[in-house]
Amino acid sequence: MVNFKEVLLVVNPISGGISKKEIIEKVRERLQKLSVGFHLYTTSGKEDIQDIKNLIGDKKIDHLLVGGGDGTINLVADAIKELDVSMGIIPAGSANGLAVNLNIPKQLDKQIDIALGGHYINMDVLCLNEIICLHMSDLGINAELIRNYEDSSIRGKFGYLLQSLPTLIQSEFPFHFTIETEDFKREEKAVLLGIANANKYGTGANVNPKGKPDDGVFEILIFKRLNFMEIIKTLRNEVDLDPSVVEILPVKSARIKCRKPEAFQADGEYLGKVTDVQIRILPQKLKIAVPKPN
Ligand SMILES: Nc1ncnc2c1ncn2[C@@H]1O[C@H](COP(=O)(O)OP(=O)(O)OP(=O)(O)O)[C@@H](O)[C@H]1O
Repeated sequence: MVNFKEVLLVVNPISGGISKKEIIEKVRERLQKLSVGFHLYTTSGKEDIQDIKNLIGDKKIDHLLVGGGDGTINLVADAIKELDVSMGIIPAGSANGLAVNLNIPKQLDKQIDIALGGHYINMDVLCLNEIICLHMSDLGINAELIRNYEDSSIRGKFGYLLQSLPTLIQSEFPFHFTIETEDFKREEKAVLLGIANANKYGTGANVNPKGKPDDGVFEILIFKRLNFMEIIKTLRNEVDLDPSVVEILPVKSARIKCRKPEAFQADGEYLGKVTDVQIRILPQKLKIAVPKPN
């Protein structure tokens, strides 16, 4: 038994460079079997948030499914963050960082089981200068890497790797910034300043092992230097990172001011260079389907 009546499937036709036909047909079939209404919205890249909100109202949608990458998921999250509707994800992007964090499996049938399965968490939503972030944002070297990757013609993990060396050579790290929260003000320098709602990057690196996406708190990660052994530890999901390499500060709101403009990314999307990031959290605003707990 499912506890919703009208489902809207939002698909991004260009994400991940793959056809969404199989996703659409399988979801349609499954909902028909469950006697649940099926509605489809294909993103255009323009006015999608407003169009989705209008459809939710017009068709009385009570659950959404997203077939796309992190950018498409964030767009839907933005549309529903103040509404009493839930969502499930069918990862279909070039980057699927949220799916990695929520342990969504690779097989489409299992993804649909989970997206319609009735097990949820109420995720916190981060707003960074009013831009939605669900898993991981940062300033500094990783954002520079993403910018160079977006500009390059070689895609996939190999393209990402290929960009690492020139980015590391050209980057002027560390950079200086201040962090101001309700409890403290600190001046710091870092090679990478992470803002984490979840544990991992889409690559699987577990940089925030103790973070929880539904606890009303996010973490600021100050990477003081690049250390090969610590990077390996994050890839192995080890929980004790060396505090002289990365310091982790759990907070509920923060403002970050950089001395010079720094590269900035949220959930894998490059957002330009910034000097000022205002971060607020919308606690437990997003009801999102996850695998059944063991
Ligand atoms: N019909 C469309 N045509 C062009 N762009 C679109 C269309 N629909 C959505 N978009 C854009 O797709 C982006 C989101 O893509 P998403 O992150 O889900 O997939 P992706 O394959 O991981 O993309 P990327 O490689 O850019 O991260 C948004 O910037 C959105 O504006």
